[in-house]
Amino acid sequence: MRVSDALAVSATGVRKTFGDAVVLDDADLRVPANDVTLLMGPNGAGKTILLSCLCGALSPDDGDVEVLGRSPTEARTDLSFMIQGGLALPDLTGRENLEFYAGLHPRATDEWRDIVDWLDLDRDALDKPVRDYSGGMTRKLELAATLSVDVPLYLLDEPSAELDMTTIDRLHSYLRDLVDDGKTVVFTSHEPMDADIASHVAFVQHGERVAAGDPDALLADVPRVLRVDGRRLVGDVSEFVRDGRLFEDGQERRGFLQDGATVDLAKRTIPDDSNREKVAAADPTYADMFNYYTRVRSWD
Ligand SMILES: Nc1ncnc2c1ncn2[C@@H]1O[C@H](COP(=O)(O)OP(=O)(O)OP(=O)(O)O)[C@@H](O)[C@H]1O
Repeated sequence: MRVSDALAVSATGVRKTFGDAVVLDDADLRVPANDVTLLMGPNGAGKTILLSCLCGALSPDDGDVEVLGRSPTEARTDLSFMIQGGLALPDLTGRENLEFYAGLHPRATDEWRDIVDWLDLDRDALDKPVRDYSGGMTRKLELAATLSVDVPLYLLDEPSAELDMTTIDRLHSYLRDLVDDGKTVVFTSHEPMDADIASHVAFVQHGERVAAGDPDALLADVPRVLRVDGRRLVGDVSEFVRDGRLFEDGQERRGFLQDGATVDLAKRTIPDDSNREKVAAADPTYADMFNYYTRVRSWD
């Protein structure tokens, strides 16, 4: 993927409060132009609010936001924003929704007709009211509305949520094509496989950006993983992993080895031979990377 030195978005010291609740606190974000940037973080970390400040839907209480070299309001017609669950009008059919949105944005195209096919949204479904759609169908409709606008910058809030694996692959290939056409994409996700298409990942925690960079470089800094097969283990390995935490991942639990700890030392604390075999070392995955930067690594 091409990486450019120019910035499509620059946000510095952004603060956003709702009453006493501080949602963004001195948040910084740099989005390289002509690239895919992924924002990851736990529920409630402030990702949607940050995107909303970038697109001008919300005004920060403090800080500077520059989008395509201008204020978000000035750049409004040069970006397309998908807020999850916030676009589709339930009483209109899918087709009526798409025609409605195509009439709103000055740079809308009729490419939604191809995008609904590409995302495999059933043509018959287009003539049904959106209130009868599943979550995944609604997401496909919102993506078709957002991506059929021809702009330099796309801001997408959880585009892959509720999509099946095949559709996520198709979405990835669509986003790659956008970047090949010179566009910039910023999107949020909880889905580790989304890191595959990003050249830049930023982790958000408690309204602050806590780590950012090339996903492979971030992955290289994640400590080695201690993996436990199965959900039950008679014996305690928690003292060998950071914060004493093991994260469930399918049929296994995974934690990050403490400095100086080894899997062999952890095994020795387990009395039963067969249980010892359930403990092993593993290389970190993108799912581990998410847990490490948002739940384990201390930033004080
Ligand atoms: N209009 C609002 N008034 C008050 N608090 C709000 C408002 N909108 C969001 N919040 C709060 O801001 C915090 C951040 O919300 P946000 O939706 O940005 O999180 P998120 O990182 O996108 O989470 P998720 O991954 O669950 O979508 C949450 O604690 C939320 O309750």
